[in-house]
Amino acid sequence: MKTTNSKNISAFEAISKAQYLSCAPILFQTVYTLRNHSILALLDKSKEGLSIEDLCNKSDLSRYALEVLLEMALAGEIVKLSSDKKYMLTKVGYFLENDNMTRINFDFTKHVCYKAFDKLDESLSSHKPCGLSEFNPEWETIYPHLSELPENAKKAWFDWDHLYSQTSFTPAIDKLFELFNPKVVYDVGGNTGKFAIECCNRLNDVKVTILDLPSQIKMAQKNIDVHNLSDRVDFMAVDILSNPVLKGEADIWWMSQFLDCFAPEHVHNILTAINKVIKDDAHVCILEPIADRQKFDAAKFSINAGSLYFSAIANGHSRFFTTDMLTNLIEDAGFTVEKIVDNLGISNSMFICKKRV
Ligand SMILES: C[S@@+](CC[C@H](N)C(=O)[O-])C[C@H]1O[C@@H](n2cnc3c(N)ncnc32)[C@H](O)[C@@H]1O
Repeated sequence: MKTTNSKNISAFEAISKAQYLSCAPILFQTVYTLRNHSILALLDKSKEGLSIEDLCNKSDLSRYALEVLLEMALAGEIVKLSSDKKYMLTKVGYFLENDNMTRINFDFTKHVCYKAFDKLDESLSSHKPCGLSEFNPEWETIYPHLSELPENAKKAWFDWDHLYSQTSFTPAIDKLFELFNPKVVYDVGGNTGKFAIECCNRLNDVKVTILDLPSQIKMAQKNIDVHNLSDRVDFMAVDILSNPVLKGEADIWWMSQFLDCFAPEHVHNILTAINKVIKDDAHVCILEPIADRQKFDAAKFSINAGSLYFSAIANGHSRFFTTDMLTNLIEDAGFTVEKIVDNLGISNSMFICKKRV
């Protein structure tokens, strides 16, 4: 029987992998602790490697702590040991310390997800983001409270969000210019205004309206002021789920990593509401990381993990889409997908959609 994930490995490799996974959270915390105490950084800087004595002298950790951490990191192939007993980073250790994307994913897992994922099962059974109670038991979804997250979780959340969307903004905006040369853009779920700023910087005569929850609009307004773009960027503080009255002047309705925040019935309502007011010649452009459109297995793995963040923490019912899911939702709301542009930034695809007339 062929399956979608049919790498033919031996039983020995399989049990080793299963065993590795059973201790993976402990290895994760080991790496975090080594990184947090600058041990990975010290090893990264040292050409010859460092002995346990060297590390005792240079770090704030006890010999006992260093021994247990480094022995685990050795078994986990994060560090290696030379014949003269000096520790060095492996290639995996090097990327854990130096690769920006890895660090952002790592910190998102550590500061936003780690404790909360203990409530994954409960979240999926109750259709509620039970893990969010790690931050505040009163919160129903994460979105209105992004600005209230503890500092390390807030930084990790925004770094994660921005890394994936922002790397796509420049090529996506260039594509929008090439295809449509828009004059009016609505950025639905515009967050802190990063897309609006990039859009105004790249397209001379475009005007952008950011639609988002009131708490986000406050942050966006500050950012837009700092960039002296108040004459080109407008704001609409709105809960999109409350059937707001939408204007229909946009040439482009831009939604980046926005629809993945909602359950399918809400996505349907949002797109249907837009369909009622959109101009016939305007386009809806939806930017999303789609697991089945990725070039690399590691990207697919991260996106599927990201889906479970929505389950346990964000809202309890949304996810990253597959191509079929998103296409069906778009078509059911009265649009046609004209084109899908892949490989924008790190992992995004842009679905360019037009109202079916
Ligand atoms: C994952 S972020 C994406 C932000 C940005 N578009 C990007 O690509 O980086 C989702 C955004 O949707 C906004 N949002 C979530 N629920 C919303 C709602 N009910 N009404 C309006 N905006 C909402 C959040 O405040 C947040 O700014």
